[in-house]
Amino acid sequence: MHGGTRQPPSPQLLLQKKIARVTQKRKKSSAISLSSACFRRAAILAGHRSRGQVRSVGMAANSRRIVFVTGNAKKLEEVKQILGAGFPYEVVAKKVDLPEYQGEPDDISRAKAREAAKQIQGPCVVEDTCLCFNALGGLPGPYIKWFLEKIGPEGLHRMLTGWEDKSASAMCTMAFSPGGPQDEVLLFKGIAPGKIVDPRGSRDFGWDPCFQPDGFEKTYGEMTKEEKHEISHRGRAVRAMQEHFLKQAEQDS
Ligand SMILES: O=c1[nH]c(=O)c2ncn([C@@H]3O[C@H](COP(=O)(O)OP(=O)(O)OP(=O)(O)O)[C@@H](O)[C@H]3O)c2[nH]1
Ligand SMILES: [Mg+2]
Repeated sequence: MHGGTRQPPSPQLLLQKKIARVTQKRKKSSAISLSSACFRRAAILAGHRSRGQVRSVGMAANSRRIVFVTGNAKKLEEVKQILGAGFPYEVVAKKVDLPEYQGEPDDISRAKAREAAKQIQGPCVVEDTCLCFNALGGLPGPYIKWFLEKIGPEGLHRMLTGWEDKSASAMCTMAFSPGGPQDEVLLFKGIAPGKIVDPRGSRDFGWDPCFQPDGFEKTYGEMTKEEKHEISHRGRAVRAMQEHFLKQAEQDS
């Protein structure tokens, strides 16, 4: 705190408090009874109780699981870091090479979640990431994977040669499918505005070195993981999803 003024608690702090509350409640009650159809399925997802089974996952009896379907190890690592140790669900990864759909980001995320649920035969979460250049009407957007693969971060920066507008936004959509082909897919989105710059910093993850978020002099590639997660597209989307699951867990405990 500076100059004696009282700052409101940060969203992260409020979320941590909620996690602590829900975890505490969970300790007191060993069963969850979820009311809505969607969250009966979420119980299956979270409790891993498909087809009447209760499978031990080598954790406390009241631990719950969330299946995250992705072929990208870096995404998984970041999602786990953002959720943190206090999240009352264990995140279990299923590595599936899902189709790269075309179209609007929301439709792509829904289709991806439904396909993942079909493949793993149960509820799951998927994630789709877009990098949208404003000068190019939002492209590459959901097709960033192919652009990155073919031309790398330098090429992405060079794509905007001749355009004065270097602004861009990174967008992450987390999509939860309760499991059934007709079930509504829930979307949780996070957007980080920024600009495309000559690559700087770590080459550890995709286009991180050429994306500089607004309000910072560093690229994602130059930030620590904590700095990135605090403001990143993925940090925002995962925290929105986390809030949702925590609210459900709180209501049902
Ligand atoms: O520098 C980065 N910082 C990030 O925070 C980030 N998040 C995603 N990406 C990359 O952008 C494309 C998205 O495509 P994408 O959503 O289809 O992912 P994917 O196919 O790798 O995995 P998945 O679809 O199996 O989950 C892929 O090339 C990812 O590697 C990132 N690069
Ligand atoms: Mg993909």
